[in-house]
Amino acid sequence: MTSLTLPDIAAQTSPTLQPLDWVGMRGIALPVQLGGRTLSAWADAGVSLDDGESRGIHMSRLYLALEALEHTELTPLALRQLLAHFLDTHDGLSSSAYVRLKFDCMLKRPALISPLEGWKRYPVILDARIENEMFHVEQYVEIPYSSTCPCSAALARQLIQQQFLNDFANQPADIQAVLQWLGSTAGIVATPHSQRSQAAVRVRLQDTLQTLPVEALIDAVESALGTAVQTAVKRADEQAFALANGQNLMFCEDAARRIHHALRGLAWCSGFDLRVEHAESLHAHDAVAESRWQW
Ligand SMILES: Nc1nc2c(ncn2[C@@H]2O[C@H](COP(=O)(O)OP(=O)(O)OP(=O)(O)O)[C@@H](O)[C@H]2O)c(=O)[nH]1
Repeated sequence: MTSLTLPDIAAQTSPTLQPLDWVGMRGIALPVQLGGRTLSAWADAGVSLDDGESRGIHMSRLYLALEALEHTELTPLALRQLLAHFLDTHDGLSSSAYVRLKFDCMLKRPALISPLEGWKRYPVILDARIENEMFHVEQYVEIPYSSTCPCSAALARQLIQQQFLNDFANQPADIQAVLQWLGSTAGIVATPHSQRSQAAVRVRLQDTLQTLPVEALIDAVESALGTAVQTAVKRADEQAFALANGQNLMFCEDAARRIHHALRGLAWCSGFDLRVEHAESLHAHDAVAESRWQW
């Protein structure tokens, strides 16, 4: 067999002297390790092409470097080492390196009262980059929750008061009669509207962090809101959920402020960009609020 030299187009000189900001691959299937579990991730990997004379980068070198994440726990340090490897294998071509990992974090969550539990799925995106020799890592999570409109609750209470006046106008309001009335449909003649809502939170992590605080971020947001959506639910859990909603009436502005204050209290968070969306049942459109800090 004749031995052939394979043409290497990437090594050719580019006909136009034009550096590029990002060159790489999107949507690479990659198993990653987080919290001792293997997760199915999608990776985007790229570098800058600073040398405008070079035709292309070396895609295979980025692809093969990603293999390191298959067997190592996903940490800020592991991401930093991966990006350093991207740059080492593109010496003279690139000064910036990027990786984005998308995966779902599955957490088993207990019921509010009964001894039951079930899984919740939280979409996560990790963005890490080395630019100007500085390493940055950001963690994005989507968190569903329930929100009950405080205005609607006040309007419903007013209607309940009016109904009470109508029903008890001609009789003394003895405690047994009132108790019975409260347990009837007349006692809740109007109900406030509530909706499934979503918080999308992107935090910049301190780059010295030893572990990725995915669960810690989710816990902080859910605890600030007080109305996380549930998994396995018996009637006792549903009643506790109704109480939690009644005690945490929220406009989208309230939800955004609650999360803002919770994130400000996280020592490992050096900046954030958050967005809440209430998929209104009053309207066919959503109510949305955003807040940022050091972003
Ligand atoms: N740069 C670049 N490569 C591409 C693109 N699409 C496909 N490839 C292919 O990606 C493959 C891997 O590129 P390299 O990493 O440079 O491969 P290689 O030259 O065999 O590897 P090295 O010896 O490490 O440079 C090549 O066969 C390219 O043709 C593209 O849009 N840009």
